[in-house]
Amino acid sequence: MARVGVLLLNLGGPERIEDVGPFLYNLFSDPEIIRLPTPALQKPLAWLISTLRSGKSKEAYRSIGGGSPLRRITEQQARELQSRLRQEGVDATSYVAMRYWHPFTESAVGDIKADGVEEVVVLPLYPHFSISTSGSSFRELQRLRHADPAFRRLPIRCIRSWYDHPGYINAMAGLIAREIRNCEAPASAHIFFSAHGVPKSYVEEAGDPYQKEIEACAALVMERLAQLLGHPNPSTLAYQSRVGPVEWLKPYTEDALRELGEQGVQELVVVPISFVSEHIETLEEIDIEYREIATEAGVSHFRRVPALDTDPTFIQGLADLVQEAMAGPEVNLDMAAQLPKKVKLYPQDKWAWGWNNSSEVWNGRLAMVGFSAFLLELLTGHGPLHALGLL
Ligand SMILES: C=CC1=C(C)c2cc3[nH]c(cc4nc(cc5[nH]c(cc1n2)c(C)c5CCC(=O)O)C(CCC(=O)O)=C4C)c(C)c3C=C
Ligand SMILES: [Fe+2]
Ligand SMILES: [Fe+2]
Repeated sequence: MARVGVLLLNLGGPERIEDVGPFLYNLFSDPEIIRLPTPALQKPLAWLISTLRSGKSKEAYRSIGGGSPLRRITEQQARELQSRLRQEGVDATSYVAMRYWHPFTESAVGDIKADGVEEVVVLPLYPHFSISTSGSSFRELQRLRHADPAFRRLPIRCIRSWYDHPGYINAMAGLIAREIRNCEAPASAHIFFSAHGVPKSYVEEAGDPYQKEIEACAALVMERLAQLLGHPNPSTLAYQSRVGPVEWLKPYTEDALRELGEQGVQELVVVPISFVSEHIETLEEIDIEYREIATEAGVSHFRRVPALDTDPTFIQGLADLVQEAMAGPEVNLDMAAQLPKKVKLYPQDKWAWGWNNSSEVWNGRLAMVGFSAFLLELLTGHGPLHALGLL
């Protein structure tokens, strides 16, 4: 039997307050997260934005105990998945590859090679594909594979996304049902799916399937939930965690919460739909910031469904996904990262940044103006980015 390495992809999070600045720098250095027409500006801009944002981020991480629990939870998920697969007779070892913090993707690949793994199954811990998450991690793995003949020789099967997998849908519906049953008026409790947002241009210009997958997933969860509860519930889907001045997917969670409050909704059950582990966006943003907004808007019972973490139905679902991928055809990284539209993924490859041939020059000039404005704002502490809440 082949020795299988299950490579779990996630974003990573700062474990201590001093990690916040370097973690943000890694994140904003990724062209999949901030798309610039001029590659030379990526690192200086990443430095600037991470420097300017780190105060706000540190405050958020302090409020949840001084660091992100993401590594601890992801490693627990990895252990439980490994033992589930071994119980099912698969000679599996799981590895965690974070994109912006420890344990980095490169070190996970190093471990896979050192352990003599014979085939790899890549499983992103993001149920929905986005250019900014799974896409970015697949790209990172592509780079490592190109640079490393030993890694390139290993057969690889990638799971692109799994937003509609029955194990995942059942686990989500089960957790929501438990919360609904604890409500004062279970049949009228309003289910509020809060998905992590992405800039609108990712979906509309670059062809990111993220929004479609989120919408389909919420519909499947609602269907399963109605079966479990025996009644349908009203529901809303909105997008959280917007960063920066550009337009993101709408409705924004904060606006949707205010609207529901105005409509007189009393009991709200918030479901963090794009996350499978507790982290800053659930523990700080939903539990503290959005709770406050909803309460001010008149919602009297604000409940939040816990993230899946090591929920047994969920772990079994992950094990099924791995087994199904092993039984299926080889899916390489190029196939996994492919977008439905034929677009150049990187803005540096002149992705959708303009309308005519001279746009590249103008984009470069605009970027320089923006960069100078950043510098000025850094020196003075005032400017549009502070006003927009980016910094
Ligand atoms: C489905 C999940 C996620 C998507 C989509 C996503 C896109 C995205 N994120 C940023 C900016 C930031 N993300 C940050 C942290 C963070 N984001 C996710 C998930 C998704 N991001 C996770 C799991 C984490 C780590 C959380 C932790 O516990 O540490 C941060 C840092 C935190 C903060 O300062 O708010 C930033 C910044 C962008 C710009 C983006 C899409 C382009
Ligand atoms: Fe956030
Ligand atoms: Fe994020």
